[in-house]
Amino acid sequence: LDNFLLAEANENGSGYQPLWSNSFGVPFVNATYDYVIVGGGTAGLAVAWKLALSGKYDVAVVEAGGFYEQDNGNGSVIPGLAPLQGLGWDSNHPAPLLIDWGFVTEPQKGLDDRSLFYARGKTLGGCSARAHGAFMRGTKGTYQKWADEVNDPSYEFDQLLPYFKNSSTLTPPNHSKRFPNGTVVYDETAYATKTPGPLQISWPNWAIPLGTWGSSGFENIGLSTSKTGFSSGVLEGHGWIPGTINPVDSHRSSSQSSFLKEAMLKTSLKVYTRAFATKILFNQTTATGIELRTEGVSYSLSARKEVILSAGVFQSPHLLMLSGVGPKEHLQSHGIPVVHDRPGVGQNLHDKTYVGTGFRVNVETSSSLDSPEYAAEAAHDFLYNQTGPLTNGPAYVAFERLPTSSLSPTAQAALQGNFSSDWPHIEYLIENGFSGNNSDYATSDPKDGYNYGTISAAISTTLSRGNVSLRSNDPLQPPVINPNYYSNPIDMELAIAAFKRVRKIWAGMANVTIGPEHYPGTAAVSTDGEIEQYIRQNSIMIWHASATCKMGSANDSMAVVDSKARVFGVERLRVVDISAIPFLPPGHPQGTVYALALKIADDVLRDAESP
Ligand SMILES: Cc1cc2nc3c(=O)[nH]c(=O)nc-3n(C[C@H](O)[C@H](O)[C@H](O)COP(=O)(O)OP(=O)(O)OC[C@H]3O[C@@H](n4cnc5c(N)ncnc54)[C@H](O)[C@@H]3O)c2cc1C
Repeated sequence: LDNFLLAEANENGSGYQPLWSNSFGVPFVNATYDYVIVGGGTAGLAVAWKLALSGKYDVAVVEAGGFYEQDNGNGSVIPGLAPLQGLGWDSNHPAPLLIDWGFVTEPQKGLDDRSLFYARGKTLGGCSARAHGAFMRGTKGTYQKWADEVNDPSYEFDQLLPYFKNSSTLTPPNHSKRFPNGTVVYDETAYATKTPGPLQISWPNWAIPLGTWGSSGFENIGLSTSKTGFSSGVLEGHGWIPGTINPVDSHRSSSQSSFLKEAMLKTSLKVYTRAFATKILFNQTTATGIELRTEGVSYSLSARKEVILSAGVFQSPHLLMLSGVGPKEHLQSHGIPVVHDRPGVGQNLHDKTYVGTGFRVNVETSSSLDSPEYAAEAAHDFLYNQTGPLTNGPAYVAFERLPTSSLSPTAQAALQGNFSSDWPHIEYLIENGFSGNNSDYATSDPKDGYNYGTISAAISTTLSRGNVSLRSNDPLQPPVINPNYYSNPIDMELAIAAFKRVRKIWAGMANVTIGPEHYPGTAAVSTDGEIEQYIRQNSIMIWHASATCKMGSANDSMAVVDSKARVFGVERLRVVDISAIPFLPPGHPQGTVYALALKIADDVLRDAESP
């Protein structure tokens, strides 16, 4: 009967009465589709949208979580609440476990043996529903390096541009609702005018007051205003960044509220929620489907054409290894039969952290939300005018390449050998709250009546690499996550330099600060040794881990997928998410993840026509 309902709906196209329930797969029932996508996150839903929109194939997407609107109330919908959403995890402030996997890293030697909570969305939308919403692209050199590494010019910026464009719709800022000095610079030509995609990109209807002082701070270290914004392949200078915000209602635009919503309205896509994929099924080396569980009950979905893994940076490699694709000895040590020995699976984890210094400031920041009057006004502004601090997503940032003369010869050589000449070394972020050694403004703010602000620095050219491995052969056990932060000393050299620059940036913002540096304070932390110790003890997650199933050429033994994201050594299996990118691009990665998803979906469709 379900098949008749689906077939009828497809046949009658837009004429039939929409049946929302028709969009969901029936749990516990084995079924067959052309494509089975594991993970309804950032990439997974964009791939699903494109494949389903073709109208030619049965597509199912399997997501372990549900709808974040239901599972996390307003917390994931209102952009201004994103930095307050269980990111400063500790035993008193647990992660919102209906929408997050609750992962914790192994103790990190480079972080003074701390283990850090690593937020990962477990919800339709995945991390696009957890993200702070900063939207940008890497540099032209970034994509050139990608193209070179995979020996495929289609990864050059100009060739990726159509995918960048077709993923999103840009709405210009509403300057009548922002502060006069909240004016943004952007390059309209970097966005689509003819065939924009479902993801909504815009600027919040509110400019964080601290950000309006950013230009004087960044000019104090010699940076000028970005000429194009941060989506044209250039990451230089300072400016406001746009966010994944729907301009109509100022709600978060996630892959769920954009790609999935449209697919559910227009296509026969089937979504399985609360469906946890436990294994990829193989016939010899050909992927034939997946095994999954809902409420502890196992069932399976078969794929006539392909299984597409979009389970994210930790779980795509995890699922590969659980299913027998990975480093042979590691699999055997956990009693997993080897389907294909692929040493690179789970390796090459590329990430960064960030850390900053903070002041009491004479402008309102998220600290003000502790005042009931201010919070009531913020709620009113949001609900009635779609303005005010709750509309706020990302803010004011700057990118800098350090003068070569300021780096040690070893660092100069290593950076030159590993990164393009337009790759910024550092990204600075003006943060709208207290973010000491805890990235959740709500839990770390001293709540003493003052407003606090932070300026943080993240190193974009990190050389340390970590890995993800199996804890056991039980799919319910989380993977072992070891980012290995600061294992390469050059990362610390840059972090110390960046920390000193942050203090200079604040010095250029003296009009807005109250008293001396509040944390860590110059008396407590001034020598290089003290700065290093502070960085180790206070660096926090920026949540950008990548490259654990890295794309590469066939002769790269550590590569896991080819330039069409097909897993080496097996058939009918791709990995399409941030784990497939060969490295972490500079800036914030979700724009690149969406473009990759649409590009590979095109490959999938082309391959289906001429297998
Ligand atoms: C707190 C936070 C803030 C961030 N801020 C920004 C930002 O401002 N700007 C930016 O560009 N980037 C940001 N990022 C990073 C960015 O969101 C991610 O890099 C990107 O969204 C990753 O996309 P993905 O498709 O690889 O994985 P995900 O979006 O994580 O998707 C993976 C999906 O697979 C599902 N899944 C996993 N395993 C299974 C399984 N076994 N069975 C079924 N389903 C499974 C997960 O539940 C999830 O929905 C942030 C990330 C976080 C966590």
